[in-house]
Order: sequence, then C-alpha cells, then structure tokens
Amino acid sequence: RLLVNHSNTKILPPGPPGLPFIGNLLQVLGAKQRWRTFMSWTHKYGEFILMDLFQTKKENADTCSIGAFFFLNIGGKPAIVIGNHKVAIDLLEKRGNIYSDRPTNIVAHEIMTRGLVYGFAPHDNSWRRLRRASHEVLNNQAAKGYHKFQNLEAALLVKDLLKTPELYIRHLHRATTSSLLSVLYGLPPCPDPFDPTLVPINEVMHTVLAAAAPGQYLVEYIPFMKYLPSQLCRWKRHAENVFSTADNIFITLYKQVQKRLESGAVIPSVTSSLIQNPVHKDLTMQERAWLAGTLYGAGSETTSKQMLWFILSMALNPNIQARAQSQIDNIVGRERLPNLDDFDKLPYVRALIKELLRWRGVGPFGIPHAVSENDIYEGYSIPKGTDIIVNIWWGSFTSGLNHDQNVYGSDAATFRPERYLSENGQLNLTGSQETKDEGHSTFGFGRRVCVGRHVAISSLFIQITCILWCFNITPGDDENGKPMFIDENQIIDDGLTIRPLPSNRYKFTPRFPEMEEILRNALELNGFDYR
Ligand code: HEM
Repeated sequence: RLLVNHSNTKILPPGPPGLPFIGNLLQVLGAKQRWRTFMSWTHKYGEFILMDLFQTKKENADTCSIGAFFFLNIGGKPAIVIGNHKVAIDLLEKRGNIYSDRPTNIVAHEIMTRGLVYGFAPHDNSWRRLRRASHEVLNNQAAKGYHKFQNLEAALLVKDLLKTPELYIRHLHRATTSSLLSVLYGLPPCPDPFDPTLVPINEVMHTVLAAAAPGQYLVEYIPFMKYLPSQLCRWKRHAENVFSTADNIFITLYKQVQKRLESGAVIPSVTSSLIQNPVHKDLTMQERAWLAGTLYGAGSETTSKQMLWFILSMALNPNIQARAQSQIDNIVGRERLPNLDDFDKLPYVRALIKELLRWRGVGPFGIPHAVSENDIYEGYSIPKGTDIIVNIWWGSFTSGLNHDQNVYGSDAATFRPERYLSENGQLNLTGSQETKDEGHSTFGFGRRVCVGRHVAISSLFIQITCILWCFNITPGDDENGKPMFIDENQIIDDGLTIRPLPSNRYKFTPRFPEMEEILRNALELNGFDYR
C-alpha cells in the first residue's frame, strides 16, 4: 500500500493504486468529474493515513481531526491531495515559504498567457511585485473606493431580474462582469450582456480558467509534447490564438484608460492607479495591462457562479431567506435601496454570505499550490515539485475542509448561517481557528490567499442584499405546473470552478408594490433610462 521513493528511502504518503510508469494518469485524465474523484479518494485514502499515523481503528478514523492527505503519481508528476484543516494550515500557512509555488502549467500559464497571469506564476520575485501591486489596489480600504460602481450594478441587476427573471443566469453574469470592468477600467455599466467589450473577454477567461484545472491536457504530464510544432497540434494552435486575443483585449483596454487620463479625465479605477501611482513604476506596460486582465479573469466567473449558488440556497431555504429579509427590512426599510454602507449593520446577511462560501464555494480545489523544496511531513516525504491540491469541499463525505464535522459540527452539510452568529446575533467566527478570519477555506491559503476577496465580498453583499430586499425566491414550475425539484448536489464542473445546473428555474416574486418606483428613481438619478 505504501509507495517507496528509493532515491532517499523516504516513504511517500499512500494513495490510490495506479499502473506501472504512468501511475494514476489515466484515472485523473479520464475522470468525468475530476473533483468528485479527488473527493472520494480523499475520503478513502485519508483514512489510511490516519490509521498509519495514529494506529486508529478504521471506525475511529473519521472522528480524528489529524491526517487526511494522499499521494498521486500522475504520469510521473507527484501530487498530494489534502482533505483536512490541520494539514492545510501546517503546510500552506506555516510552511508558506516553500508551499506557495504553483504547479507548472504548460497550456494555461506558458502558452495561453505567456507567464503574464501571476495567479499561475511560481513564487518568485516577479510574482511578489505583481502581488504587491494588486494588494495596493484591492486592499480593504481601496475596495471601498469601488462601492459606488457595485451599488449601481446591483440596482441594474434587480431591474433586470424584475423584467426578465427567466434570464437570471445571464443577468447575474452581466452584473458581476460589468461591475468588475468599472472597478478595473472605470467603464460605465454595460447594460447589454452581449456588449462587444464583454463577450470576447469572457470567452478568453473561461478558456484560460478551464485549461488551468488539474488533468485538463495530456501535455502537462508528458511535457516534451510542448515542443511539437503548432501545425501538428490543434491544442497548441488554440492556446496560441487565445494568447493573441487576450493580449490584444488587455492592451486595448489599458490604452483607452491611459488616453482618457491624458485628456484630463479623473477615473477612479485599478488601471488608473496602476498608471498614475509611482509605487507601480517598476511594472512594464504589458505587465500592468495583464495585471488588470488577471484580476478580471480571477474575479468574474468566481463571483457570478457564487451568486448562482446563492439563488439555489435561497430557493431551498425559505426560512433563512425570510430571516435575512426581516433584518434588511428593519435596517434599510422600504423607502430606499440597500447600499454598501449597510454592510456593518446586517450581520445576518454577512453570516449568510460566509455560509454560502462554506456550503457551496465555487472552487472545490481553489488553485493548486506546489512545494519548491523537498520536505518531510509527519514522517512522509513530499518531494520538491509536488503539486498540492486541497479538497476544500465535498458535501457527501466528512472529508473536505469546508464540510469538516470536527470544525463545523455534525450538521456541516446543512446550510445554516446561524453557525456564524453569536447568541445576540453578532458575527461569530466558527472555524476561525482553522481558517483565520474568514471562517471557511474558499479564498485559499497563506501567501496565495485570494487578493480580491474584499472586492468579492462587497459585490456578493450588495447583490444579495438588493435581491432579498426586492424578491422572494422560490423554485420555478416544472412541466406539470408543480414547484420543480432543485437538486443541490447536481453540479456542472467547469474546471477550476463549479456551478449549479443551468436548467434550474426560479420565481422572483416582488415583495412589495412600491419597490419598482424606488428602483426607477434610484436608476434615473444615476442617469439610466428605466425601461
Ligand atoms: C467569490 C469570489 C472569489 C473566490 C471564491 C475566489 C477564490 C480564490 C482562490 C481559492 C484563490 C487561490 C488561493 C490559493 O492559491 O490558495 C484565488 C486567487 C486569486 N484571486 Fe480570487 N476569488 C474570488 C474573487 C476574486 C476577485 C473579485 C478578484 C479580483 C478582483 C480575485 C483575484 C484573485 C487573484 C489575482 C488570485 C491569485 C493570487 C495569487 O496567486 O497570488 N478573486 N481566489
């Protein structure tokens, strides 16, 4: 059961049996739903480790909170999968100096983005410069500067949901991406989801994110394939075309901001700050343009898919929905739209957002890390270059950090925002010991933790609060006119991110008649024609 690395006689962690030479390659490439396969392996092989380390009996293994990681040999490329808070914190936080690398990613990093997306980059000086610059423009204080864009987009979102609720997926995606374009480039909202600015950038980003998931391309495991001429490889030609398209889009958007600034315009946005603030002077023009593009790519699909899980969670939990609405009614009332100044006064909504990110976080693995030096952990050898994949969530098993019963209790699989509230209704961080201040692991770990989380939380907060202020969300009707069955376990795997079934339908019923008038006034005040 244990694989032995003969070069230094250290024992590698156990894992699923594979074939000679190629190890688990076919299992990983062949897995229809990779994340499900990893999750079930975590459950199975995590137990073995617990038993090895602590001589626990199998029946006690699930209740033991230490252990839970296993080894994969993916065509000669080592990987470990972690399914436990202690191991994740021990390695990714406490040993962050060597566990903050990224796996080599030939298609997404080297060819599609030519090393310019620092989210895929190794833990080196170039990453440090770009990460520092991102922190400068996205930290908690800077994020407050973008609230007015986010407030306005949330108002446009509820207007769209009121007019054409059946297009809710399109509306959520449009609102999130358009608000990010405002934050990044100071652009006005794009009310049309098929706007020529939105469509190509979204297509490019979707392709890059899908390519970055573990097990997407054979070349990642047989690296010499990258030297094959493009004429012979469709995948390589495709990846090169993605780079040209992305480079063109990001540089054009960047230059547009530069031109407007030169003509004297004042544009509060990330790109303006990258151009004007002298702290960014060490970055080249292409690095700045791709930095803004990276933030768009990292923030758009994640936030909009998280909103899809929000809609599902409300349709399945009417009591929780009513409790959140009652707090919003008490604080906001029914004479104005909610805005981001209400954030501190709505602890129930904030707890609901934490629970949403915990219960159905959009990234079941986050983004894999890699270890940059040989290491030994709990007696097992972890060779330099090993990919580190964290099983952040899977509901049916006790493994998976966000559903760990040792941290969240026996109802870890249930959607219950109250777990983040104290008895007097104030925010109380369940699991904060294990997950630092967030109370869940959905924003990742250590030095690589999501740099856009403040912008993401404001965006989720204002969209969620406005939707709950305006509507009651219930399941839509099935073919027989009965409320349709919404299955929380039916999931579309898009690579690094997951979303609910697009066939789910919902009803968005306005909660009070004056709502439309208030919405109209708010939008007209901001210069929007309310139609
Ligand atoms: C619900 C929304 C979001 C979720 C769940 C999310 C989650 C994550 C996760 C799991 C990581 C990897 C952390 C790790 O490696 O341990 C990450 C990285 C990153 N995120 Fe987010 N994110 C979200 C929104 C955003 C937004 C809005 C932005 C930008 C405005 C953003 C920018 C980034 C960047 C640039 C990285 C790469 C950081 C690095 O490698 O150093 N994210 N995010």
